[in-house]
Amino acid sequence: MALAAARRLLLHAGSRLGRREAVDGARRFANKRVLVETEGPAGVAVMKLRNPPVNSLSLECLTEFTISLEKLENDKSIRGVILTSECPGIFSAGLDLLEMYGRNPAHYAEYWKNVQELWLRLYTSNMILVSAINGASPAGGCLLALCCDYRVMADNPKYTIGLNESLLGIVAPFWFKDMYVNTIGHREAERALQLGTLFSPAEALKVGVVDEVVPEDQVHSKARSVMTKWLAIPDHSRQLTKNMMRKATADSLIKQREADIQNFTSFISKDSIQKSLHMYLEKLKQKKG
Ligand SMILES: CCCCCCCCCC/C=C/CC(=O)SCCNC(=O)CCNC(=O)[C@H](O)C(C)(C)COP(=O)(O)OP(=O)(O)OC[C@H]1O[C@@H](n2cnc3c(N)ncnc32)[C@H](O)[C@@H]1OP(=O)(O)O
Repeated sequence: MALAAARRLLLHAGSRLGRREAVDGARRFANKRVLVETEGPAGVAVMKLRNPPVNSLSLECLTEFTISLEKLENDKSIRGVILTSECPGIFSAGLDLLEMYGRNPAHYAEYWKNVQELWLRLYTSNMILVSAINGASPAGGCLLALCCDYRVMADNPKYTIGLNESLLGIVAPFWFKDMYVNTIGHREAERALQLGTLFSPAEALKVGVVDEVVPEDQVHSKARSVMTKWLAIPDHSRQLTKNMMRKATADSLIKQREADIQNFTSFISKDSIQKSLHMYLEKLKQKKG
C-alpha cells in the first residue's frame, strides 16, 4: 500500500522522490534506482538502471522502473527508449532473490504483482525499445532485454544472458517461457529452459537471444543507430504491427493475473523451494570467499 501511494505521488504530483532538470536542452528525471535522460528533437530517452551492486529488481527498483516507463509512455514527444545499465559489468541480475526468500505470502504476492506489471508495461509498450546490454543478464535481466524490440549486446565473454531459473531450483513462469519461445523458437527454448543455459554473447547471437553483438565501447552508439532506423518507420503502422505480434502473449497473462500470483506465492513459499533459494544464495556468497 505504501508503495502504491508513493507511486501515485511520483506520477501525478510531479516528483518528490524524483527530480527533473534541464541540461543543454536535454531533460532528465531520476528516481533513486532509475535515471532517464531524454534528447529533445529525436524523441529518444535513455533509461539507465542503477541499483548497485547488481541491478537486482527489488520491489523498490521495479516500482521506480514502472513509474519511469509510465511517465515516458505518457510523454507524447518520446518515441523510443534505450534501456541500459549504470552498474559496471551488469545489465541486471534479475529478480531480487531477497524478495523471494524468507518473506511472508503477502509479500510474495505484492512482489509478483509488481513483476507482472513491469513486464506487461514493457512488453506492450507503444514505444520502440532497444536494449544496450552492457553486462551480465541472467533470468529477470534477460526478461527485460527480451521485452525490447531489438537487443544489442557487448562482446565480452564474461557477460552471459539467458533464463537460468532451473539452475536455482525454480521454474520460469509460463509468460517468461512464452516470450522465450517467441524469440528463439520452441526447440531452442525447450532446451535452454531445462538446462538453465546462460549464453555467451556469441552463443546468444547464434540462437537469437540477442540481435547484434558489438565491441563493448560501441554498445551505446550501435543502440542509437538501431533506434534511428526504427524511428524512420511511421509510429502507427509499427505500433499496430507490434501489438499484432505481442497481444496474444500479453493477453494470456492478463486473463490469469490473479491465478498467476497465487501460483507464484504457493510455489515460492514451499519449504523445498525456499531451501533451493537458500542454497543458491549461499553459493553466491561462497563465490566471493
Ligand atoms: C509451477 C510453476 C509456478 C511458477 C512459479 C514461478 C517461480 C518463480 C519464478 C521466479 C523467476 C525468477 C527470475 C529471476 O530473475 S531469479 C534471479 C536469478 N538471478 C541470478 O541467478 C543471478 C545471480 N547473480 C549472479 O550470477 C551474479 O551475482 C552476477 C549477476 C553475475 C554478478 O556477479 P558479481 O561477481 O559481479 O557479483 P556477486 O558477488 O555475485 O554479487 C554481489 C552481491 O549481489 C547479490 N546478488 C546477486 N544477484 C542477486 C539477485 N538476483 N538478487 C539479490 N541479490 C543478488 C550477491 O548475493 C552479492 O551479495 P553480497 O554482497 O554477498 O551480500
